[in-house]
Amino acid sequence: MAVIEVTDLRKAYAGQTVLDGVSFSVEEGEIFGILGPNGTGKTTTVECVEGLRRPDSGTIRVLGLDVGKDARLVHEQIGVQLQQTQLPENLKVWEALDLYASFYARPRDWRELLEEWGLADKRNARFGKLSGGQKQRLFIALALVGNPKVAFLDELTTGLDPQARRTTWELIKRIRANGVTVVLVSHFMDEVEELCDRVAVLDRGTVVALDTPAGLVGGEHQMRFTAQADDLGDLAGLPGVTGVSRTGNRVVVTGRGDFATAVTAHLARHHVLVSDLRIDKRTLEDAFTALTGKSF
Ligand SMILES: Nc1ncnc2c1ncn2[C@@H]1O[C@H](COP(=O)(O)OP(=O)(O)OP(=O)(O)O)[C@@H](O)[C@H]1O
Repeated sequence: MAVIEVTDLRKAYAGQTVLDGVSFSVEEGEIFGILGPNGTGKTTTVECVEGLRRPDSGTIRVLGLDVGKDARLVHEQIGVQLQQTQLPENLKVWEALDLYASFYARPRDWRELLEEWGLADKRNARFGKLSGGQKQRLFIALALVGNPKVAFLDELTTGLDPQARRTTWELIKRIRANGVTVVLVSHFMDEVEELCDRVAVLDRGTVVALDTPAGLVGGEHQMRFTAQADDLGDLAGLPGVTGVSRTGNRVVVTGRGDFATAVTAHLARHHVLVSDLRIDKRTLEDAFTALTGKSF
């Protein structure tokens, strides 16, 4: 079942188009990623879905409700991660949770959340005194205090060290394991690859690709080597090979599946000596660059 259905979302700021027909749907229980270069409309998209901004046109349904018409009912059932700057430095951890719990009709017991997210001993600490990782855990706890069916996490691990990022990834997996659908806006390829079931790649206000991380990467890889022979035989005709190019002695063969084994066996049969052999696997970053013309 789709918990979010976005159809042909359009929005302009002062005549400048930011969203130019964005459509996607998110299935129940998924971790759904939204990936894209800076300023491409990720936050605008997510905030329209959350009902915090109004699109110029298009429809958004969350849990079967029209966000434009039933914003209140939608807010009751979603959890939105706050940005750093939205909490006063001197607010205590328990006060923040108590305050946010009061916004919801059926909140979770925030004392449980403190335990679950490893903040029990920070209960009386002021927000400004928490470490980066502790702040992130508090943001997650605040996003979950309303007992939501869908949680929106925007750039959750920006600014964290590698260890804290990995810990946060485990926490995000735990949110999903508890039955909450997660929409994750991220800049990090490794994060998206590790966590997301499907990813929408946004570029200049449209979805340029929507697939699993493995599907986006595609099955195509490159084999590079130096060949000391003019005639390499029919490499292009081998199973799995999709392209062959040669510059002097340097040869690049592109292919899918186990094409490298076929190429190596073929070269051995033709007594071609090769050196400097390398096989490059395409990464999500390569796929992203190919789709958007931009690198991270
Ligand atoms: N309230 C606003 N008024 C005018 N322009 C805005 C407003 N909010 C966003 N923009 C512009 O719309 C474009 C998309 O912004 P948005 O924050 O949605 O992108 P993003 O993909 O989330 O970017 P980033 O990755 O940098 O956070 C940007 O050019 C931004 O400057």
